[in-house]
Amino acid sequence: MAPAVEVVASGRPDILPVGEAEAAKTLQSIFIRDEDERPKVAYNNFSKDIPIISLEGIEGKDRERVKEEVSNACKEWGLFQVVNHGVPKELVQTMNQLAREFFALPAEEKLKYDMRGGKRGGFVVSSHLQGEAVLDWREICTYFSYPLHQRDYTRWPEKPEGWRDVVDKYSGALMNLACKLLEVISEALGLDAEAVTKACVEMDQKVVINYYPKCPQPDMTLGLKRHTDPGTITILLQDHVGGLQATKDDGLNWITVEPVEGAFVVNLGDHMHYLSNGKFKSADHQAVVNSNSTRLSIATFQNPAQDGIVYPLKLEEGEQCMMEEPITFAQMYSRKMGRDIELARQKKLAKVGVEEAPKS
Ligand SMILES: O=C(O)CCC(=O)C(=O)O
Ligand SMILES: [Fe+2]
Repeated sequence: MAPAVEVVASGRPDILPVGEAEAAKTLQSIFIRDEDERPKVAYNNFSKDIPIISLEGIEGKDRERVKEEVSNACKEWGLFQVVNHGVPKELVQTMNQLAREFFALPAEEKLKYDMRGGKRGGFVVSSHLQGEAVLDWREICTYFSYPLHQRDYTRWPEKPEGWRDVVDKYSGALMNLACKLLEVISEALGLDAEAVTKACVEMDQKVVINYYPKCPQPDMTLGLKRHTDPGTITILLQDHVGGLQATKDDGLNWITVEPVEGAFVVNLGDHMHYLSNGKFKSADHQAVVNSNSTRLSIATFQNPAQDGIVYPLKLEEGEQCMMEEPITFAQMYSRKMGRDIELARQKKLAKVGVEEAPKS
């Protein structure tokens, strides 16, 4: 089974869909973040800190170079960009184009694929974690694309025309790219090329298209709140607008990842962090929004099977293990969600406490 969907639709009648809320001049309070969570850096203040790695020659003479660059980026950020990755430009362009057309469809059409109630794939407005007080400023469309035998095409939107076929091709191309990257990442850890893919048992893939409408007060909210991805790696296609931000010092400093034409952003998730015994980081990131343009990003999550074992793949002599015992990915995931829900609950409680406290 694929991992449970980490978001559930709010289903609250008092919350406007983001698309409609966009027209308002001020934000509904449900989108307003606490001050410590709000964006600290502008969506278009681009940084060049994230390495851009060319995959040209990865199967031959350049393998050592790629390995070295990937290794450095994984240690420092858990994040890098790749160019010359072999995914056809036309496929990427069509994917972007049709994704935009999907989000421009009338709400009734998109809601034919409403994901509420735990459905495996489809459309969600203002997704949020169970129990969470504040919503993300985004709409999403999710495809559970691998393993193939679990694909359910009834959850794949039919419109716009040709969309299903393009998502099918895109997910296949990204699966190939992911495997190529996981081989290099394995070697960068001093392991056999297949070690990480083997640890995933049967590779699971989920394609999530994030659509961030223009926002009337972008400084007070987030498109997607700060998080690390749970899985092995995520391959992100972002448009030219900008909004992906990362921190490598636990939120002290943030940078906005520069959109690079034709590139994919690759970020490591928690699974990879554990497999490497903490040598490689899982990227700490968030998405910010803006009042000038809508933004589209397509995140392809490569995850292990639910029963895949999460445990460091190699320990050097005398090296301390970061985990007490091996657990399955399903366990890792539910512990993570449990922690997030508990944090959200505490935050909500603290907020209510402050609001209800008598004024002195
Ligand atoms: O939209 C972005 O740039 C980030 C998306 C992301 O982090 C996610 O979908 O997990
Ligand atoms: Fe993410």
